[in-house]
Amino acid sequence: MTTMTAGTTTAGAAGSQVAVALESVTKTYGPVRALNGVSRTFRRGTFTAVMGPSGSGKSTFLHCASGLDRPSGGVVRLGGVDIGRLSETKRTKLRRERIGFVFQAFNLIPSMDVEQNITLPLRLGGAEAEPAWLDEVVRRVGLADRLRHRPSELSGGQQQRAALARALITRPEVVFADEPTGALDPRTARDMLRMLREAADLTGQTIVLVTHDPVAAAWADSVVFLSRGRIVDELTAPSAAAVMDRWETL
Ligand SMILES: Nc1ncnc2c1ncn2[C@@H]1O[C@H](COP(=O)(O)OP(=O)(O)OP(=O)(O)O)[C@@H](O)[C@H]1O
Repeated sequence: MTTMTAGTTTAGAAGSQVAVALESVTKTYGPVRALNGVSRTFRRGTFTAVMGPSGSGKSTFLHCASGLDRPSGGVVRLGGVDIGRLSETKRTKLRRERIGFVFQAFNLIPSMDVEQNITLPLRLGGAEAEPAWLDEVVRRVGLADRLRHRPSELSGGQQQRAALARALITRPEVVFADEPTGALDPRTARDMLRMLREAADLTGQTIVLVTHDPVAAAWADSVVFLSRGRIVDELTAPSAAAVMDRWETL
């Protein structure tokens, strides 16, 4: 169990149902205002999709919400911890222990086999995988017979499954996924989305998925729409058709 000593803890955060909170977050790059006053909370065990046109601020949003980057203004809290107040070292530690990431480019280490890739985040923190949990994660992503393979010996879908297992192995509170299905065929993409859905439903992870795909977004509990660095709308229990309709008018 991680003990947080730095940052500001909101009253009652320990038992809070909120996994991530953004309060009036801005991010500027020189004259460009990539995020312009974004406020949103993400409750534990929910699955949220983030959509918006190219350049609307989705990646910036994900980077700020996950602690990969610091906002220029406003507050981001992860599990009650104000990450803007953490040193770079503490922010890195918090990310490693409490956040999982899945990217479109799977980012596996080519020289390591699947099991070594999956357990890497634990080993970086000086811990070992609990065998029963490793078995459970590997079973969930369907890679039990591929543990000794290198990434180059796997299909794209299998590589993304390994990346998801690596994200889940630390039992993170939040998984941030940036276009994780962008390089997958529709059936493999559906499997990946089902696994993200299961992570929310079975083990209470909070999922934040950045996507351009209305079908992917329809797996989420809600869809947040970004435009020009602001949240401009939200759909609950979205259908792909409803997402598409809203998307076309952004
Ligand atoms: N490191 C950076 N330096 C300067 N400008 C940046 C930087 N990162 C993002 N921006 C700008 O911030 C705005 C939002 O970019 P961001 O990448 O967050 O959008 P996005 O919605 O993820 O786009 P896409 O769908 O094309 O990936 C854009 O105008 C972009 O040019």
